[in-house]
Amino acid sequence: MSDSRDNIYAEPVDPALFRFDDKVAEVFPDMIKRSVPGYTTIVAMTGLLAGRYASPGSKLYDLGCSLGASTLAMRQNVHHSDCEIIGVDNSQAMLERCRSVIDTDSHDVPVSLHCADLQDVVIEDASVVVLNFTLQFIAREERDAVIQRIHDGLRPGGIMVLSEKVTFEDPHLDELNIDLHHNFKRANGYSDLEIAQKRQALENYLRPETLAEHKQRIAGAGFDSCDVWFQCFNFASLVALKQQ
Ligand SMILES: C[S@@+](CC[C@H](N)C(=O)[O-])C[C@H]1O[C@@H](n2cnc3c(N)ncnc32)[C@H](O)[C@@H]1O
Ligand SMILES: O=C(O)C(=O)C[C@]1(C(=O)O)C=C[C@@H](O)C=C1
Repeated sequence: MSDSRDNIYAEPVDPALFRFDDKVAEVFPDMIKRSVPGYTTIVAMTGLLAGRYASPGSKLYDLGCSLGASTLAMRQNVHHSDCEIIGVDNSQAMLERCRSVIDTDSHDVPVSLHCADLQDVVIEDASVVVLNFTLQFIAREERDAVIQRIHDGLRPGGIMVLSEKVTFEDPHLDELNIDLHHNFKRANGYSDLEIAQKRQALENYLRPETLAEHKQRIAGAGFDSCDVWFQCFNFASLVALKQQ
């Protein structure tokens, strides 16, 4: 996997909209590790959750798979070789690199990669569906339908893992967590200019919601149980269960 350093916003740039293009794909492992507190833990625990919930002969989906970090974590932890892991991403730049990452991994479980909008992908006979930092980029009015299709495509006993940047109803807590996130980025070597320019570029693309909004949508889709299993500042991961 590429370990190029993310310098995309180091110099003044046009406040262009953030895109998962070639430039971002090139530096993505460094960018996401230095930008998302808890990312490494979330990916590793996604693998453990997948290992626990994968049922024989089922499908596991990684929606918005980028370079395949969560796909690989699942593959390393699933021990039914008749399962299939399906990675989906609508960025050609990401998916091409993801393919070469998966090709160099020698675990057994078959992986198929699809360059597609996750909203067009049929979800069926699934035991695990992962959305790690992806739903936040889908238009809000389309999120209910995405979560509903995931619920309906899961086998009873299956799980969804949903990791997101979140916002807080309480304005003081919102400000505090945004500030702490920026401190985290600064501690990881990003300058104030990089932080400000990236924030502006993400403004109308990454639209976070509160944990209450996520939980309400998940319950509304019919999931029986749901809660946060990890949170650091304004980044959280939820697990949702569909009962047997
Ligand atoms: C922050 S990255 C996800 C990181 C990845 N899940 C991981 O754990 O390393 C978000 C990804 O979602 C993809 N994406 C955004 N909207 C999408 C959509 N509608 N359909 C499929 N992929 C999408 C982007 O191309 C990008 O690669
Ligand atoms: O919120 C930010 O500042 C981020 O950089 C977060 C985030 C994300 O959550 O996906 C945004 C874009 C990149 O994919 C990496 C990280």
